Amino acid sequence: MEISELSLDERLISVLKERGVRRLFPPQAEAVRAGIFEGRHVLLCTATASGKSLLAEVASVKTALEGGMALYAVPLKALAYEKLVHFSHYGNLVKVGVSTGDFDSDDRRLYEYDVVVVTYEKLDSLLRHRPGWLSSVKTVVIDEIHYLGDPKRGAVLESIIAKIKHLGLRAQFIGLSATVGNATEVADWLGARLVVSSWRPVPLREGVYYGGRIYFSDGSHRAVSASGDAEVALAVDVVAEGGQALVFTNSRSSTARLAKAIARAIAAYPTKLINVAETEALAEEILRVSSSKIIGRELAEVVARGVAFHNAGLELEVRRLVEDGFRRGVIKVVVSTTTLAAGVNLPARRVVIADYERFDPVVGREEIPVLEYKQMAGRAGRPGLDAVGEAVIVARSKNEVGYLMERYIKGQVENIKSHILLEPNLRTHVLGAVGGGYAGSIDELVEFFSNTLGYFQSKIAVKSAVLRSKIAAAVEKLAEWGFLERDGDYVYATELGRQVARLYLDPETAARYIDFIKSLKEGNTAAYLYIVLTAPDFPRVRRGRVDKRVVEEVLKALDVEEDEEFEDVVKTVAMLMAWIEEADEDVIFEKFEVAPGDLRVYIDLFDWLGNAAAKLAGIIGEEEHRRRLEVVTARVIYGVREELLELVTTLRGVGRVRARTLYNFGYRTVRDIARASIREIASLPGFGEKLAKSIIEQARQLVETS
Ligand SMILES: Nc1ncnc2c1ncn2[C@@H]1O[C@H](COP(=O)(O)OP(=O)(O)OP(=O)(O)O)[C@@H](O)[C@H]1O
Repeated sequence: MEISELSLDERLISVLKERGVRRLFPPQAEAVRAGIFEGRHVLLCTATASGKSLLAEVASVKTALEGGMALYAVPLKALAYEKLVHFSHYGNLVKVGVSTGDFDSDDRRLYEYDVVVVTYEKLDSLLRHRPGWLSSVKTVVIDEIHYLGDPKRGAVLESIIAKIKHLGLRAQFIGLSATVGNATEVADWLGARLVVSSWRPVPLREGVYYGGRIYFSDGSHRAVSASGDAEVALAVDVVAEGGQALVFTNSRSSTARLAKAIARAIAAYPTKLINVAETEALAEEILRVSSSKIIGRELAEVVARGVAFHNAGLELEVRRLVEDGFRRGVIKVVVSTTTLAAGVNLPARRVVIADYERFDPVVGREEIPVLEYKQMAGRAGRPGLDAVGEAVIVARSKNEVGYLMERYIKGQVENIKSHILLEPNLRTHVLGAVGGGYAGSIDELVEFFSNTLGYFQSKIAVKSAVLRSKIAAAVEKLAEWGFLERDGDYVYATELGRQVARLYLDPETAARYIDFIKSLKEGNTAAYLYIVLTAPDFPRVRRGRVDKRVVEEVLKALDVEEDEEFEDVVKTVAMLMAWIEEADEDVIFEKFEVAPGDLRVYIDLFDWLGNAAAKLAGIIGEEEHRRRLEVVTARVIYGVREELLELVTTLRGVGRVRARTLYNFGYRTVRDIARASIREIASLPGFGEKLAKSIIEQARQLVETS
């Protein structure tokens, strides 16, 4: 199907042509026939890089050009910003905004945008606030909708869909999914037309590697000429042929270890495989940007030889440099953890799956699901560069070859299973439904939840009765915590309950926060950190010994049992204490094994949960605790002592390091800076004339308007 045949606005067609899109890919043409441009609900279950996102973008822009609003939901904040970049191709045609944080807001200003990119949680939160502009929404795209099977986030997606159905919005759903076992069931539940296809822009060959050979599923095999460990040989072999490799492994430490081994092999290869001038320039750039010099040096060393590792410990800016370097062909091999398979769009000629098992702290060793294997394998083959993509799993013994072939290459992708009717998900979403005004009685709650996939999948004969009793139990627990009140069959949210729903808190976490705040004898920084960190959302620091001083401080303020959980939380408190006492990122990495990328996760979560705890303190009348929780939260966000808050929160271009320099040189307030000369500030370490000028201008403006 030619682009020009589509009944789309001319301006949209010319943008597509400019982007090099002339004909639709076969699955895209099928989606058009299914009515994706006529406002129909469509579930697209097609291969990686088959053009799902492009189609959903076009449908969103089309809606906008027709005067409606489109919401585009993605699973991660970082992806939301990436999406924004994609939408920038449509230039002046539409106004596109991103909304990912601050759950306690109905974001009225979003009305100004034609397309709003949101995270799942933000979208659910917006639906709880029910801003007036919701009625203008005509298209809702849910990217990576297979997250429906995720134990926690799946329930968020179900709840979003149940709310949209309940509101009776005349909005079209577009679900974009990786291949899943029960796509038909999911499409039936959504009431959507299903487009399933395994078509790929670059054909894929899948195989298992053992003893120097790749055994492909079509019965053919090929010898791998390079030597060394399996992953090293597979990577070097493809680079020597002018291709690139993406190696997936199961732990952060093995990403670095394997990257080093591959870098050594590339350097020792008889012919030159990389452009040293380019790799060294990129290595320098990485070293400059990296806030941990330890990690920066380790990465730069391999990048200089055309190899990189990529994992959640790297900060976003560094990850982007690696991804960009790989796309440009400067980096030949990236070794990544499996957790990044879904988020990173980095195609390579050969994808190597080094481990099909991983370690889970709860269940121990486990095999990765087929879905995850398929997502990694799907990255093989760069459109325009490779004639064929290859996905290779590494077998550790001869016996494994057949097993891996059956289990993964020929295996069925798992079904998506709902988790919304399980505690604590049900409690969270019952409160969300009542607090957001979607249900006011047990009957209405039953009706609301009968729109979920969980209900759709439960056994027909008993389902209503079972659902009712589960809901009643959830309501009872929420009433015990003071978030709901029951009057016969009617259910009301208390003021506190409404706030908990609006703050997007798990009710159990909120109840715990409230208990802690009420029982606080006298607040101190360690105790406030402890309270906020008890939320199960935070990863735990497990490294090192428990800091006695921190324990004393916490126990001075709170009555808590010193069990294993306590120890883990206290270690995490000690890590954040170091951060807000202005310890260097490298010190935090060495002492707690928390890398800059991990630190960012803590900071983002604290921004939400610390502020939420402060608001709860305010609602229950604990003003002093509210104020101090706010201060602690701001300190975590900026990584500073309290005395620097004025500078870091008001001046653009001033982070924790520069603020400390200014302070130590006697510029302690915005007023001090407003009085300074450009020359004085420019001469401080880490400042230049341009920055000094900007800071002084900002400071003067602030003083004038205060
Ligand atoms: N019809 C087309 N003609 C040419 N290029 C296209 C076409 N459709 C999409 N593309 C390009 O192909 C690439 C992959 O498309 P897209 O990201 O939409 O795929 P996807 O199925 O969403 O992939 P993923 O599963 O990784 O999210 C993009 O660079 C996109 O611009």
